[in-house]
Amino acid sequence: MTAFRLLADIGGTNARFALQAPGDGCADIEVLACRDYEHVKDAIDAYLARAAARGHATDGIRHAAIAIANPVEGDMVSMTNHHWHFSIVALREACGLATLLVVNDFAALAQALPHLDARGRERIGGLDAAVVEERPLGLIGPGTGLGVSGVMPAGGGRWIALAGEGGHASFAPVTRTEMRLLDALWEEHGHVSAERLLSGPGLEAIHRVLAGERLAAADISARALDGSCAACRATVDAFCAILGSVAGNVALTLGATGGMYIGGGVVPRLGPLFHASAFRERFEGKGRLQPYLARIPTWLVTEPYPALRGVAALLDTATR
Ligand SMILES: Nc1ncnc2c1ncn2[C@@H]1O[C@H](COP(=O)(O)OP(=O)(O)OP(=O)(O)O)[C@@H](O)[C@H]1O
Repeated sequence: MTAFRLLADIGGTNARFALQAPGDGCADIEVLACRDYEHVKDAIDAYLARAAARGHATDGIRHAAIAIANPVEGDMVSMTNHHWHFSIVALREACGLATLLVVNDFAALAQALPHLDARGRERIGGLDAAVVEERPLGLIGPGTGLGVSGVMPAGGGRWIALAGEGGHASFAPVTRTEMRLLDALWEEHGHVSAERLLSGPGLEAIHRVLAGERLAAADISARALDGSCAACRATVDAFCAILGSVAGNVALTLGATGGMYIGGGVVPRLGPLFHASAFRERFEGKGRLQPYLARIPTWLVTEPYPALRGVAALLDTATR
C-alpha cells in the first residue's frame, strides 16, 4: 500500500490539513483553529492523531508539504499574522519526515489556478476565456491578511508561481471616502498597506472609521447581508470597491491577461453583496488602460481547499 503524504495550508486563523496518496485527491480534510495550538507541531500531531482515530494509516508518512501565510526565505519560518515560529529542518526531524516542503500559501494557491474547472471558480466579469492560451494569471485574496500572487506560463503546460508580499504594498485611495480611511489608518499604523483594509481585520477597520463602531468582521457581513445595518452595507461596499482597485493594480503590474482570481476566506462570505458591488467597475477604472482591463476576466475561487491542491503539485515536483 502506498503511504499517505501530509498536506497543510496554514493561515493566520485556520490550519487546514489533509492526507493524500500520490496521484489521488485530498482525503480526510480537517480545519483546526491555529490559536488552539502553541506550536505548529502540536497542530500537526493533533491532526494526525485524529486522522488515525478515524481509521487512516498515518504511521508511514515520509513526505509532507505546508503552505503558510508568510514569506519563506531560508530555514526559519515566522508567521506574519500568528505567533508560530519554527525551523523547517527541526520540524522535519521532529516529525520523522524525509521531505518537508514549506512554501508561501498564495504561491501554492496560485499553482492550483490553471487547473480549476467550472466547479472551482465563478466568473465575476470580463471575457469568459478558458486558459487555452498560456497567459499570466493574477491572484489576490483577503483572509486574516491579504495574499497576492500569480502564475506565469513556463511552456509545455508548466507554470511558475510567484511568492511575493504584495498585500503589504502601500494603499492608494481613489475616492474621498478612501482618503478618509487612509488618513485615519495613517494615525494608527504610519505605513498603510492594502492589507490594513483588505482582510478580516481590514473590514473591521473600515467599519470603525466610517461608522464609528467596533464590530467583528462576521457581524459586519451578517448585518449587511440581512439588511439590518445600512452602515455595515456601506462598509462591505467600500471593501469590495477597494478590492477591485487593488486587484486592477495587480493585474496591471503582472500583465495578468489570462485572468485575475480572488481567493481567501472573506469574499466568499459576502455572497450576493460582492456580485452587486463596484468591484468590477473599480477593477477596470484605470483611466486610459480601461480597455486593457475590460478584456481580463475576474474569477472568484469557489473550490473549498485550493491551496492544498497547489501544494500537492509542488510536492510532486519536489519528490519526483
Ligand atoms: N462571515 C464573515 N464575514 C467576513 N469576514 C469573516 C467572516 N468570518 C470570518 N471572517 C474573517 O476571515 C478571516 C479569516 O480568513 P481565512 O478563512 O481566509 O483565514 P486564513 O486562511 O487563516 O487567513 P490568511 O491565509 O489570510 O492568514 C478572519 O480575519 C475573520 O475575521
